[in-house]
Amino acid sequence: MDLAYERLADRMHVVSLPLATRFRGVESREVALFPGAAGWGEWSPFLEYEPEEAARWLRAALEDADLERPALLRTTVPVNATLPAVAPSAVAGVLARYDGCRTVKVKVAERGQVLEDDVARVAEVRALLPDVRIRVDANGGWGVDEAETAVRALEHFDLEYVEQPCASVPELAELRSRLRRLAIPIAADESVRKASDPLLVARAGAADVLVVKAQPLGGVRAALAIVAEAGLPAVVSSALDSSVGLSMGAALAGALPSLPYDCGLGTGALLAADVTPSPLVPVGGSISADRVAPDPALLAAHAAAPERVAHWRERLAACLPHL
Ligand SMILES: O=C(O)CCC(=O)c1ccccc1C(=O)O
Ligand SMILES: [Mg+2]
Repeated sequence: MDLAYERLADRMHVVSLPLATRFRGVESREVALFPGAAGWGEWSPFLEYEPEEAARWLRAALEDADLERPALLRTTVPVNATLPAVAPSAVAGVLARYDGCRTVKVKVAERGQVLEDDVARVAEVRALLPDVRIRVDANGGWGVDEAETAVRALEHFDLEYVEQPCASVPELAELRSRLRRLAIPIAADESVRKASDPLLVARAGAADVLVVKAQPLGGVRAALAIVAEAGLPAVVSSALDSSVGLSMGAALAGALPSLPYDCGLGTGALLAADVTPSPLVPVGGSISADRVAPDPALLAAHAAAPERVAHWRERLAACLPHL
């Protein structure tokens, strides 16, 4: 892999993609794309991430651009609809963007909202789609007692699992033992992708399911190894990527020996623009696991402003020593 700064900076295309729905507090998504010997790779750590963390995302992008992907065991990947923490009146409009998804992931525990907001949002999904699977994602926003209260309030909507209800591994372990009687599984996300040891949560018996993302874990190969070693069922998810990054996630999902859950790779539907004229959005509830190449005209149309490109170049320079 060529890690010389100048050559990498010259290869890098930074685009800013508008979102159709506000998500994670932002209205657009900046991503950097690299062409390589095997295809295109996406580097899109969130803007607030420090170099050490963002460097793992860079390794994933360069590996995906420069190396052939592992063999696919499936050519399409079933995905969930992802519902941001919107008001009940906006739920139908967001869900209409996802074609044929049989699972909906509902964001809960949003800062500035209360449990009644979550209950109302989940109730609206259940009312609109009586037969879908519903999972919720709190992004670590609850304490153990709060999480137990919330899960008990949401339980009768029939939850597939609750993702990262609490921030820490000991809290997850405590909640898991309290929820065992309710038989609602716990999925770990941040406890995998932001942990110094992604296997700790599995070893601690603190989760039933692992959410794995190719970029934060340092690439498709690294993520496959983590899942193999953890010995837990895995759900591949996106970080609100462009279609190039989503296809890296689909490559991971396509190579996993077992894929018992729908994957969080339907988020292309939350973008109002993408880098390809045929975006990787769910069709009949699935996305393709093939590679995606950006369209030069769309790269140009959505090119980030010069000062933003300068920022990403500085970021690149700051991350290289951590590779
Ligand atoms: O898993 C999904 O359904 C979509 C991806 C998603 O929710 C997400 C997207 C960006 C940042 C964090 C998260 C998350 O899972 O917490
Ligand atoms: Mg999550």
